[in-house]
Amino acid sequence: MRLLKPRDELAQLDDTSTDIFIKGTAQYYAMRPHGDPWDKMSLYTFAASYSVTSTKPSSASENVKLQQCDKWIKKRHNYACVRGTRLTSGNGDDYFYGLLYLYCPWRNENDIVSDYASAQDAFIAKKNLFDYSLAQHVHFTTEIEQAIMQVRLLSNDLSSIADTLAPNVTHQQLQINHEFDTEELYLDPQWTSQNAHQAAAATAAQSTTNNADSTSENLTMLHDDSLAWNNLTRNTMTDNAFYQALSNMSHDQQQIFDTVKQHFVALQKHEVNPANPKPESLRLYVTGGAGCGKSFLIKIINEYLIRISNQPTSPVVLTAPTGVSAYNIGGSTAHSALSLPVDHTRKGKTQYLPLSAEKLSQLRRKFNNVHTVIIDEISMISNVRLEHIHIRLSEIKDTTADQHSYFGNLNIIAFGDFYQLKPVFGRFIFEDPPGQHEPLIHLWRSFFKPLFLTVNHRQNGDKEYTELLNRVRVGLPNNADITLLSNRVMTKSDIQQSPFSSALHIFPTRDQAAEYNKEQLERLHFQTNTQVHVLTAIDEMIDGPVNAKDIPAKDLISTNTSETAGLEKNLHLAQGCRVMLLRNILSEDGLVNGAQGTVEDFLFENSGSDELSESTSLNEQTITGVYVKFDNPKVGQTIQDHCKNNAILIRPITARFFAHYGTVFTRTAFPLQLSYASTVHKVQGLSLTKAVLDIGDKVFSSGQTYVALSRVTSIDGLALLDFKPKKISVFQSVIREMKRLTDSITQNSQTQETEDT
Ligand SMILES: Nc1ncnc2c1ncn2[C@@H]1O[C@H](COP(=O)(O)OP(=O)(O)OP(=O)(O)O)[C@@H](O)[C@H]1O
Repeated sequence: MRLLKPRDELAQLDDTSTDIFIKGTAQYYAMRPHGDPWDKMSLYTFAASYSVTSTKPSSASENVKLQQCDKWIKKRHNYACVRGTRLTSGNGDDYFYGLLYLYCPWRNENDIVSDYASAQDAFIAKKNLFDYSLAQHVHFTTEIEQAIMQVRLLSNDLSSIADTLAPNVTHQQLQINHEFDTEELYLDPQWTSQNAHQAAAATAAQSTTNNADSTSENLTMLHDDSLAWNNLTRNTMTDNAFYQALSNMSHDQQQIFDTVKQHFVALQKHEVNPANPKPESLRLYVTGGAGCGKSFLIKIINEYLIRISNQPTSPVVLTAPTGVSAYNIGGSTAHSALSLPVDHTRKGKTQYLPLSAEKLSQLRRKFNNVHTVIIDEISMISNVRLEHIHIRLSEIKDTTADQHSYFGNLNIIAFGDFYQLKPVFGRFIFEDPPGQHEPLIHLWRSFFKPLFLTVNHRQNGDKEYTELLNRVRVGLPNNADITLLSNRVMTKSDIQQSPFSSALHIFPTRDQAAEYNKEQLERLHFQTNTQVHVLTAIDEMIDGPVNAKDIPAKDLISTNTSETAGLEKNLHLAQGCRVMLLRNILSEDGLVNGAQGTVEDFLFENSGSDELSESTSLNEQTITGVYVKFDNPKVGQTIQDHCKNNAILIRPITARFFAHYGTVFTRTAFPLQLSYASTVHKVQGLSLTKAVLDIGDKVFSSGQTYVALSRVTSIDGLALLDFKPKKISVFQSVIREMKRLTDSITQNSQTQETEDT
């Protein structure tokens, strides 16, 4: 917008004159003198540092005259604040034009883009001309670098990202430099395994895969509904960590990354020029054996999509079937992210429940910027669950009426390995759904394109063990494999005397894990004489048939924590015992479901009417808080005030759950559980340096032995309490599905070849 000159000035102009506008800063900037520093000065610097005056300055040093005009340039005493319309990458080419206009020196506005097809092309070509004397303005450098990064992320030249992120460091140096601050997790196996161990230990005995996942609309944690959205934040990696991760991708990971990237490049081209075709939504299934870097790739893709989106919230929803696997990728469980119903039928036949109006509008707001849903550990997601995900996303994105739209038109990228665990309830995703749920189209078989990862990263230092695991995965171990594994069996007492005594113990069943946790607590008690406290939950019936009130609560409520929102009725804890957090208390501070630590102390306060437990009283006092020192010192840093020796005070929470005879209860309890042991189902997805496994008679499902064995990074980190070779097995349906997927790739490439010729 430009202002016309006043009427009397216009009247004095020649009839043919075009000099009808009042000159503004931009016009004066175009008339600045030539030479140093003016040639390389941007409009932004000019406007911030200089003013234009009609009075000739008295000092000779300030005597800088504009060209073709009787005005002088005067240096300001203080910088001026430059204001203008703020554009984002969502504004397409205007965004790049705005950056060029403000920060890249020009003489004639028509020249800003003239030689290039678009402002973005001009931006790429001119990036070295940007007025870097502006580096003192923090927002400037950040903004330009973000734009450069964005352009490069969308281009095919990943190596050029190195110049942006670390201009003085060569590619090779970056690869070997392990001293970057916060995000070592992609490079340092030691770090990764320790942290994974912390998460793994989160999975103590009492809970099933549902324990921390009980935040559906039906089974809602009353105190914090926002918890499922811990992934909707930005800045998950530092620039250096991101670049390191990109440059560390193996060839197969790179190819899959490129497939995803090409989609967004095509989309961007379409947005800049609608004549370019709009790519179809992504429906990918990324698969490969345990440890081939599926979760690693998820983190990179997630970060990439966040970086190219330029939106205030993440455009990606990261989900997984269990709390720990979700924690492992920094996401939330599929059913908490989408408010899906919990499977009370325990047969994978739950009916789909539409959302309440309030919940729907809440989820619509949260999904506003979301374009991609990533699901890890898809082998544990049932066919019915996939159908519910499709319906829920359609509901959220309001595409239900469109018969040709699936998953709300969002991109769905599934990661997993069908040779690992199957859904706890229900059938594999590739099997036909039960009759009443049968969709018109088979969601899995019709849409999902397989992409294969083949390079093992978890056991990459132990080739022999990697090959053994490859054979166990497909159910074909040889005699040498059986002998090697049999030699890892140790007695319980030998384990207690060895470095394995502190390693996570992994059992097939919850009862076994619970038993081991109990044993360890008793051991601690006898060795250190620490008192074991019983923290009893408060249960309250909030809904149900009138006559249910006469039935004692203990007859209505299951003792299985998977049916009580993961919370135990009687939690046994002692100073010094190992625990895991069961809820996301403060996600951005690392206080998340799965974080592991040690009980440092208890907080005793005067008991009131809401006392947590009569059995915790100590001189009329009750335990109202548990101080936990988390293994990761970064956990809970922002709430230091509540710390005692760096331990974080954990308070009880209240959760709602369904009980027998149609009753609904709330349970107020500490969101903690003992974590010396875990079940195999809870550790799928994790990497551990050391573990003690029971893969004996209690193994009850195909894939369990493989998942357990593939957690450790080498055979040296493996101790077995029991091993039964006959328990190494594979579902025939998985073999058939893998064949179908592999054949589909071959067929596609044959069709492609025919089309090319
Ligand atoms: N390209 C890579 N460079 C370095 N480390 C990697 C790479 N890819 C994966 N890793 C590391 O290898 C280990 C296993 O990777 P990850 O957990 O992603 O495998 P996964 O395929 O998801 O395994 P699972 O099937 O058991 O869930 C992790 O410690 C991860 O950080």
